[in-house]
Amino acid sequence: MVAVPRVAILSRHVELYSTRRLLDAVVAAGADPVLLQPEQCLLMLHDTQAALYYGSSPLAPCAAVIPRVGTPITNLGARLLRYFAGEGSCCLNSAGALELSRDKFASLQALVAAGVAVPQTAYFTQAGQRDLAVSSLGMPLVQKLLSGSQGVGVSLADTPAAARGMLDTVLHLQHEAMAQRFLSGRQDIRVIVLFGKVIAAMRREASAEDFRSNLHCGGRASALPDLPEDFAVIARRSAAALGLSFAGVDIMLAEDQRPLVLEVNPVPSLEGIEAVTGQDIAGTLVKALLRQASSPSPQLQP
Ligand SMILES: Nc1ncnc2c1ncn2[C@@H]1O[C@H](COP(=O)(O)OP(=O)(O)OP(=O)(O)O)[C@@H](O)[C@H]1O
Repeated sequence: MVAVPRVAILSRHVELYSTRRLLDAVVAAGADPVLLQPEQCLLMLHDTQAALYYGSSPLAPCAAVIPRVGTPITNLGARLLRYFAGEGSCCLNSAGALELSRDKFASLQALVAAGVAVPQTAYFTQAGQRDLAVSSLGMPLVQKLLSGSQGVGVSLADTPAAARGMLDTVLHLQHEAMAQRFLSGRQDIRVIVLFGKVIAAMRREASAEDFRSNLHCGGRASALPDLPEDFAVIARRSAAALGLSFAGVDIMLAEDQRPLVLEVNPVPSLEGIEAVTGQDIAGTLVKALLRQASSPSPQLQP
């Protein structure tokens, strides 16, 4: 009898759209879904052995793992992924790739190193560097917290005085600050990359009330069935630069119409993209992951 592969989904809430879709897709693929709420896990190291207890019982081996961990629990998610990788599970995204892509500045550094163009962005830790950042980036200026998602922690300053005040506050609270040149397009393109292939894309447009095009900030999305090839190349290269097998790559146009990568999301929501494209992204993802898990040399990353 062939054993049914167990697929773990790391997610805080079963009722989240993407989590539900993935659980259903695992069942539809003939595998056995296991929902693991990260905060219910206990990791134990002893001599050269590692163990994971879920509730009070040791967890049975899983063939594959799908991380759906939010920004506040990136560290916990990465530690769990390191455990699973050590056990030989095929993880959709690795611990290192998750950590790198959740750091908004380090991830841009990795993109630049891979030859992917990004918006002009400043990172600094002292108020003494603030004025050079503000005068270099011009007005308006976008301030971003180093970690955040769904547009939270991304704000706009219209005047140098507002920018200085905002950056001083961030430096005081976070001991580091990141600021970016404002791109006036009001639209961005989200490209979904899975195992090195573009599988879906959508255009997101900011509402009249906000400069952010995130759907959580009132942005409107539409399908983009004919993604230009240069955008597809950039999206694939961006996912590869961060070591992500599954990624949502956000691209905006510069004033001179060059595509620039804003960020690469390691846990992109399936809700908006499935709604506007009508595609079964969850099913495609689970089938590809199970193929990867059963291949003779599953992709195991540090
Ligand atoms: N430099 C910029 N110029 C103009 N708009 C920007 C800029 N940076 C971000 N935005 C807008 O703000 C939105 C949120 O920014 P960003 O993607 O960096 O934040 P996030 O919180 O990580 O979002 P996500 O949940 O999509 O990962 C973008 O989708 C875009 O609409």
